[in-house]
Amino acid sequence: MENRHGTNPEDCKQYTTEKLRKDFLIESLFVPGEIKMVYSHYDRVVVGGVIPTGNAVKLDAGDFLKTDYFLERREIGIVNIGPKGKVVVEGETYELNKRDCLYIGLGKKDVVFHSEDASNPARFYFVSSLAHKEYPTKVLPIADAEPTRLGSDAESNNRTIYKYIHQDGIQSCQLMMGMTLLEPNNMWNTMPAHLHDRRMEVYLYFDMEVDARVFHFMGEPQETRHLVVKNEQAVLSPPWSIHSGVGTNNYTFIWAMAGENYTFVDMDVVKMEELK
Ligand SMILES: O=C(O)C(=O)C[C@H](O)C(=O)CO
Ligand SMILES: [Zn+2]
Repeated sequence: MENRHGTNPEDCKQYTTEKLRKDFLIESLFVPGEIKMVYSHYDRVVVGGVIPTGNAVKLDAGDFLKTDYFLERREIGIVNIGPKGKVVVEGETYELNKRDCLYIGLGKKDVVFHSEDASNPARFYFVSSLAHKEYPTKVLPIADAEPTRLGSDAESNNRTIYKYIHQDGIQSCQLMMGMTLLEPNNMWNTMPAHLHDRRMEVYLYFDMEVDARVFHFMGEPQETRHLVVKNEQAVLSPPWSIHSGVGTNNYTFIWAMAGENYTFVDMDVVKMEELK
């Protein structure tokens, strides 16, 4: 488990590209046969990736959390971004095709990731936040998720948002999670930009070609910076930061939030004249 502390927005104004990337970009989450995790001190979110090859892989943070098991004080949202796999939760099997989501609530002791075909393994992405009560473990296949279409040709941001874990979907304590797909020839996400100082957010960009890049915009609205992001890299977005991006091609991203409230639409839109 890698440990990432929080950053003061005043200090961030002085950051070099290297320091910005070190604090906010997660470059490598998907390693065959391993479970990789980053512990963020923003709302104590854990961001992870698993590729089970050959042997199944257990959800385990060693002694980092100082709890007896990973979900003792936590809940988790898992999305498979690769070929078919399954997650076994205390003996119960949940099959996940590409883009299906599984929520597991507080207190589940034994969580194990498997690929259906180890030579063409599943790629599980997950985000976990603190929990105070148990909500039921639930799968939401992408086919059953409600699509919301947003954007326009003129703004190059025609996109579909699928919300998995939220107020009117899979219930959780504080975790919200969903996925946004951009149509071909559409490159912009989340512009006009917004803030929600009440919640942190994590973005995982994926389904990108090797040479494709997303320029992810971050920072306070009057002090914007950018991160150049590759396929299957994640960005930690602090509560004080905008989170928006433009790609060299279209792309898909998974967003997840944790923090003060439980309302997807709680966003403070930044006026264009305020962006610098
Ligand atoms: O395409 C979008 O717009 C988004 O996906 C926005 C994110 O979901 C978000 O920032 C929610 O707070
Ligand atoms: Zn947001």
